[in-house]
Amino acid sequence: DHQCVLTGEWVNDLGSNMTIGPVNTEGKFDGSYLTAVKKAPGKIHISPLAGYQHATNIWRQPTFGFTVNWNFTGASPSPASLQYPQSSLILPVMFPNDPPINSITVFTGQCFVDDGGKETLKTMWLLRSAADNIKDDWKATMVGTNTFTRRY
Ligand SMILES: O=C(CCCC[C@@H]1SC[C@@H]2NC(=O)N[C@@H]21)Nc1ccc([N+](=O)[O-])cc1
Repeated sequence: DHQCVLTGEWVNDLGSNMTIGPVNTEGKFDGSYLTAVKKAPGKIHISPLAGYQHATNIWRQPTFGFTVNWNFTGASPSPASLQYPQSSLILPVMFPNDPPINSITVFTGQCFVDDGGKETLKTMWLLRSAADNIKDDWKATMVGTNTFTRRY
């Protein structure tokens, strides 16, 4: 019966788009993610993702996990959090007008296939953004859910 392989185009309840490439024999895959929402101002860019799903030949409804490495602006880093001492010379050169975002999201979930063969990815995610100071660590991780369906 129909098995769920994550390869292909997906859209979630927020309108974010995800493209997943081939899944290899060990269940590993790469892909890209274009989020429809973000926390801080700045242009959104497609970001890379990498993950695993359980080998589909034994599971009809495999569990999976993947990490999205955000590579666009968001909350700009405070000078204190930057590697280099605050020097006006360096900052504009390093981050001309697009300060990097220091955050990452891990998604984990399962693919469900209904009687008609329609696939749904039920996921939960943790979004970690950089805190300037360990005392702010407690407020640096957000959690949520997303449901994905195929984007035909
Ligand atoms: O905004 C960001 C990067 C983009 C995160 C998009 C999230 S991932 C879970 C959910 N599902 C989606 O499809 N899209 C959203 N990073 C960020 C977040 C918070 C802060 N912050 O300073 O609190 C800084 C940067």
